[in-house]
Amino acid sequence: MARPRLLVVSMSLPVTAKRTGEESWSFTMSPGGLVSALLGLKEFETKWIGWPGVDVHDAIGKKTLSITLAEKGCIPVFLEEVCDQYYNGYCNNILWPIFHYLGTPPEYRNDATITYQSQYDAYKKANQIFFDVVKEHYEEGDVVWCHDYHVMLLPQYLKEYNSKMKVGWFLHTPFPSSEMYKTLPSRSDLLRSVLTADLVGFHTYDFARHFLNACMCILGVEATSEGVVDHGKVTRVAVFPIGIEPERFINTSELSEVVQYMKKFKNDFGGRKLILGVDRLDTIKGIPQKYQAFEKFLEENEEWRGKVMLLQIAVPTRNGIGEYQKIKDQCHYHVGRINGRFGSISAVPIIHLDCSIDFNQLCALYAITDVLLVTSLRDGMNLVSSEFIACQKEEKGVLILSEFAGAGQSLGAGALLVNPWNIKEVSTAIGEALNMSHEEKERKHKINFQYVKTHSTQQWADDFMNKLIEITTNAELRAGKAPLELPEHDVIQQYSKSNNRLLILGFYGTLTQPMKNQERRGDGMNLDLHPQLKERLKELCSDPKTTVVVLSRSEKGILDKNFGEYNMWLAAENGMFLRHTSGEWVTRIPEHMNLEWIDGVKHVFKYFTERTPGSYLETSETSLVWNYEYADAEFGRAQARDMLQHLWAGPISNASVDVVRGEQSVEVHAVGVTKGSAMERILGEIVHNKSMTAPIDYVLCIGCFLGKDEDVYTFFEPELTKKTKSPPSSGSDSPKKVSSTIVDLKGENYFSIAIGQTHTKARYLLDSSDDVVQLIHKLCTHKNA
Ligand SMILES: O=P(O)(O)OC[C@H]1O[C@H](O[C@H]2O[C@H](CO)[C@@H](O)[C@H](O)[C@H]2O)[C@H](O)[C@@H](O)[C@@H]1O
Ligand SMILES: O=c1ccn([C@@H]2O[C@H](COP(=O)(O)OP(=O)(O)O)[C@@H](O)[C@H]2O)c(=O)[nH]1
Repeated sequence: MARPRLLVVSMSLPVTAKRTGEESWSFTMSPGGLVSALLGLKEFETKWIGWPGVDVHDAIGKKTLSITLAEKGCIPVFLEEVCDQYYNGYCNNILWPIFHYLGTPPEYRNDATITYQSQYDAYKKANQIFFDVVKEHYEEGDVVWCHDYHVMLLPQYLKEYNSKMKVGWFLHTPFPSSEMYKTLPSRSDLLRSVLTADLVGFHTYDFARHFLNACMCILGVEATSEGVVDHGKVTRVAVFPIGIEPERFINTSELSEVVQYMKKFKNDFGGRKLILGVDRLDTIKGIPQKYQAFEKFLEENEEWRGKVMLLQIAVPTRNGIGEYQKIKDQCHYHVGRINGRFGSISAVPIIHLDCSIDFNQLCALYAITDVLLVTSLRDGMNLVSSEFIACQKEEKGVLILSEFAGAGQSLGAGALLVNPWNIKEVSTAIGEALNMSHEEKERKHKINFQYVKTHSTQQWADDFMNKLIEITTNAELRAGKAPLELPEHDVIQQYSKSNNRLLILGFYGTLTQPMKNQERRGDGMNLDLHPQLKERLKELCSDPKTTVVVLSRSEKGILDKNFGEYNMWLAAENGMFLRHTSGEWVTRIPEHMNLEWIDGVKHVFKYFTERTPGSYLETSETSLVWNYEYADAEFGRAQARDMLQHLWAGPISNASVDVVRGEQSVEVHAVGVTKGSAMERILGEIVHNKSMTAPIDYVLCIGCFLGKDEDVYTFFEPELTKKTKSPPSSGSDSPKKVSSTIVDLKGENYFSIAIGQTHTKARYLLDSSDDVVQLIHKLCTHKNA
């Protein structure tokens, strides 16, 4: 299959431009891992859209720069006057520190001229400018891949413009815990926009989990293992750990020029062991902590003084931000102090360089390094670690890696993991690395080398793109099957023609009155049958050709109260309990289902119910629901957010449960309790009980279900269902073949209907339970027409 063209959008282009004349430009490679990684995308036809690293105000400059960049496959975005408040302000002085757990820097908290709002306005404007450029260059079928925190509003702008655009968003930094993220004033807007993308990617499971949690807590949407579900729309969230282009590093380190550099550097370093640091001079990289740990090491290991050195390449970055100037001063202070303390006339222990270095020299340094020291306080991934491993050949140096770098999860097995805040621990790790046996070094190197070689940037991009294409293609297929207006005439006609009908009806929202018609009761959900249904439902149930099942998450007592007098089947707690109204309840709870979590969850739910006026608790044997639809909406949402934190930290931390965030509810139930999964058992029971001989030749399934319960619609879907279903017989867990065909459904005698959902697996839609009332009336009236 032909690969679509890829439009990569990131704040920075891979090259930074410098004007050398009115119409001429020179370029250097932009710093940082995002650029290094994306340069490895060789297998896609790619156009890269981003800021060229320079302000250009005149038309001639813009034109000549655009032409020159076009030769490199790049399209410039001119940010002009918004650039400072956008890039230095909102992106790097607000989002960056929050995403890396540093909080917002103090000077911006009180500055009257540069406010949070002015910076957010600049952010919105800049995202709009990015959007304009994408719009201008977009061709149908292109995939737009948005990168990083600089363009979080872009997915929404793109989708609003053209909902068919294939849009992915990947975050290169950590996504922080929701406790940190929720301090951001524009937290909801950014999340909502990101959720309009088709696929959202992170480096690690932790970051993805934090994101899902933030969406649940802040937006009140449902999070599943697939992603985020909001009103039936699913945004896929997945983990794609980035890699490097290993061959580029392996091959470069074999070049004769690089081998010459290696010899030269070794000679320059006078036989001392080399500890290397390569970082942008960023507040998150923990360079001052690195120096303090090295100082401690020298302090405590006199025998190593003069025999080991630390070379730190501190690549300049974000010079327009005060915090970055401060960190530079801090580093210089430590270097001066430590060199003064432990240096000699012939050598100093630390060489700190405020510059970037040539790629060949970098590879030569990686190759001769004894210990790579990465002390990031937080880091999305940290590609330097992988680059070092790829270049190591003879020396088999040791990687000391911060546990707060994303790379810790991928390379931890072959590294010494440290907490960079613990100066003593890092100092001890330095000693361990320097004294490590050759065999141990070799063993560790082998593990990591294998990983780095097999997890390339190309693989990373392929994985992301394949997933995005798969998701968007499936969405297109589904769009062809978007739920339709109900063909009422067919529903009634097929009903009257059929001889063995099965009607599966939800309760809440399906057979109860619509919310808008109800009085706010204050004491909980109005779980009463719609008054206009009472007589007609009786009529429907008394028809021998019709079997009616009410399938609800409500508990037995509520179903008994409302439906005890009808001739029908009741499936309580999502099918965990089943009863024909003429008989007793039978439990369908699987024997080994663990329900030990119930009491702990109930305790937390009660606590919040008492403190949230208008909220109430629905308890049953296999699930608990806390509902706040009658509470103050804002407060209810905030309480739900806190409640989830309590639940995850305590009663459900190790339990096999699903947590479902409804629109105004939180439900906890045992894993796998869905209406669809219960259907097979229910069907088995009905068939057995009725001694059914003729196949079911009509199914009408109507519900106002949570996303996870929509599997009930696909259970009967004729295209998915084999003609002969073999439900288990009553009282037995093992499937038993029944001789006759149980269901005989084709497209025309199967009707699945969702109420009030826009994204659903059901075939048809109805607005509210008032429509259900009308429909049931008509079925009764025309049943023999
Ligand atoms: O463009 P700058 O403002 O100079 O910053 C450079 C890049 O820094 C960040 O890089 C991140 O991406 C790496 C690759 O995924 C990852 O390994 C690293 O941990 C991150 O810090 C930033 O996210 C990029 O947008 C910047 O271009
Ligand atoms: O003088 C240099 C030295 C290193 N790097 C590159 O900068 C990237 C740093 O990426 P990393 O993921 O470690 O951190 P980031 O800077 O993206 O936060 C690596 O690819 C390095 O090779 C660079 O651009 N200039």
